[in-house]
Amino acid sequence: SCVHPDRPEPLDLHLGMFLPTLLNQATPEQMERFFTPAWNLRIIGTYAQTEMGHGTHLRGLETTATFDPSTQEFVLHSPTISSIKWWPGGLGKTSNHAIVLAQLHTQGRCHGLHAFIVPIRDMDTHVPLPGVVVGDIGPKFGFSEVDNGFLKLEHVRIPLDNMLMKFAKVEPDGTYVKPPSAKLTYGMVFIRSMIVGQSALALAKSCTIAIRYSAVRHQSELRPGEPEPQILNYQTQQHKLFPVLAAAYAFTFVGQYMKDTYRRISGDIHAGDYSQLPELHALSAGLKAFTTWAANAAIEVCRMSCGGHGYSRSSALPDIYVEFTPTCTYEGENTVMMLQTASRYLVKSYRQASVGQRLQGSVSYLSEAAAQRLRPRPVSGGAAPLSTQDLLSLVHLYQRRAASLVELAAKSIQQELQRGRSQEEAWNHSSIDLVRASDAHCHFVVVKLFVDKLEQVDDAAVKAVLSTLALLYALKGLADNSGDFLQAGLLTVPQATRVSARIKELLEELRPDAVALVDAFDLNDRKLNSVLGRYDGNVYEHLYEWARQSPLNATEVHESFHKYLKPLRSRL
Ligand SMILES: CC/C=C\C/C=C\C/C=C\C/C=C\CC/C=C/C(=O)SCCNC(=O)CCNC(=O)[C@H](O)C(C)(C)COP(=O)(O)OP(=O)(O)OC[C@H]1O[C@@H](n2cnc3c(N)ncnc32)[C@H](O)[C@@H]1OP(=O)(O)O
Ligand SMILES: Cc1cc2nc3c(=O)[nH]c(=O)nc-3n(C[C@H](O)[C@H](O)[C@H](O)COP(=O)(O)OP(=O)(O)OC[C@H]3O[C@@H](n4cnc5c(N)ncnc54)[C@H](O)[C@@H]3O)c2cc1C
Repeated sequence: SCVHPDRPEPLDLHLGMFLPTLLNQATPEQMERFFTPAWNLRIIGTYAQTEMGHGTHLRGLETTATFDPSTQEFVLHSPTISSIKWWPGGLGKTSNHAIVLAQLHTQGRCHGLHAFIVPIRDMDTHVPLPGVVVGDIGPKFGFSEVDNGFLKLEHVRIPLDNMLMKFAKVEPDGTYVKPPSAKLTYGMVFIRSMIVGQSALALAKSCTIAIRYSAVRHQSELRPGEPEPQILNYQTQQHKLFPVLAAAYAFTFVGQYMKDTYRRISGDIHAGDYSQLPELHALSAGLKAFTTWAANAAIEVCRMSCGGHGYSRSSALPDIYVEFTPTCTYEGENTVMMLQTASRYLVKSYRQASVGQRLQGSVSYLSEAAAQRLRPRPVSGGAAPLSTQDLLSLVHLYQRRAASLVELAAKSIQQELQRGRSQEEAWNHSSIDLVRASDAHCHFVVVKLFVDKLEQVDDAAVKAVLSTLALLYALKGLADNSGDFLQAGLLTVPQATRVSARIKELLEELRPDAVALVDAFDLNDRKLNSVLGRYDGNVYEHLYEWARQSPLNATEVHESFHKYLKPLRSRL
């Protein structure tokens, strides 16, 4: 199709959120009525949760859905300017339905946020329905292919059966039936889990382009009188790109793990077992934030490592950045997600471990740390010996760093409380530490999953090069966050010096395999859409060809000469 396979599209929300939300929250009757026509694109939907005044604070959303038992309808209304739905993808001009998140009012009481299917345009004429004011929010940083829209509802009536009632219900007399768990209506866990894989893909594309280009670009002089070397031979270029390459592999494995975990736990939830939902929420929120922040920064490293041509859209790197960067904001703003993981999971788990509870899942290390705290500390108290070759010891180092930062955050809250601050103030005055704790927890999870994956690799040569990448990922993270490890007494200054030296050795070791490692992502030229990242490396001819195609070159003398320059000259 003319649409590029990876560009944002107006149907992303229909495919990525409208259909999955129906699958997760519709009754069988609603599936019949809505899913089938939506699957056939007769119904085109979006997910309208965010409002002009609120995106993060869901409990602050103002759109109301008031049940009218006399007509068996809900009345959907936008009571204020700030309650206008704002941002939903595909809302402006594409969708004819929206899943609207609104505060449910029935029998004079508010029962919080629930999901309602609201028709917004006529199915045949596509004209907005009565009471519906809808349109596009205007040009954005990117996503120009997507009509992110606004939606103002003026006492719009929908049938009782348009409330998604798989979990919560409203009876015909207006009685509200609670869901088995209030957390089931939050949603977003699916897409956050998927975004982890999107981070991996963005990294794989960016480092494929930058490393291939660095293999064909010759520049400057390494040894006097010799030909200009490949820029990939410069240590600084390797230091920029090989950690990104390692992260691309790391996040690929984490993305697979996140998808598998989502599938497993959502299966349990569908079977009525909600026990793992907190772990899934914490993991998806934290890893979504961790991987998107890391990938966002790494795409820019790749672009800048390609010099001027990296700034050309022919490289594809500007577009990759522009399309990826909103992942740090949407589906849960990253700082808020990191705080969720810390406050709703890590600190809670720390407190449970501190009273001897055996923890499971990704926080089981907090039980080990709690037991450690009860044992007499070794007199030396110094950092354990550091192996820059042994991956398992590095995993343990990351685990201890995470445990240390979770403890530091929990103790900060305790200290703030002892100073007489309220619970809320104590948490707010510890939120920098809470974000650091989440970041360290996610970093440990990523390193651990990378090393765990190696155990599944049978081919010795592949295992060897992946182990080198895992070492580089772990040691580079240790160097970048050496302050945490030093502060926690897990690293000494001489050891930090050894880490830097080892990183240089690993860059040299990876150099011969770098191009093969990006080729292994198997991203064809159409998917990459990059002149610099072409598989055949024939950059310059295609760069010139690409420029020649520029619309500005349609004529030798652009109309602007006659319209502006010539008249300007005559006035000077
Ligand atoms: C098929 C395609 C697949 C892949 C393609 C990928 C992409 C392409 C497709 C689509 C994507 C394209 C474009 C993106 C479009 C973007 C869409 C959006 O942005 S949708 C809007 C997103 N908005 C948010 O995420 C809002 C963020 N805010 C919140 O989630 C809440 O406000 C917050 C959790 C921060 C606070 O809520 P609050 O009610 O105050 O809860 P509290 O912190 O008190 O916690 C209460 C309780 O609930 C638990 N909990 C919170 N959230 C969840 C959850 N999501 N799931 C489960 N549980 C949750 C929390 O842990 C706590 O539990 P305890 O009481 O502690 O036990
Ligand atoms: C490209 C794009 C597509 C989108 N598509 C959709 C869509 O399809 N459907 C939809 O419903 N929404 C969509 N959104 C909206 C998106 O979900 C929200 O922008 C996002 O949830 C962040 O909320 P906000 O914009 O209100 O930012 P805010 O929450 O106002 O964030 C602003 C700042 O406040 C900080 N902050 C907020 N709360 C806290 C807190 N409790 N503690 C500490 N700091 C805090 C944040 O960290 C951030 O630095 C989209 C947004 C974008 C950019």
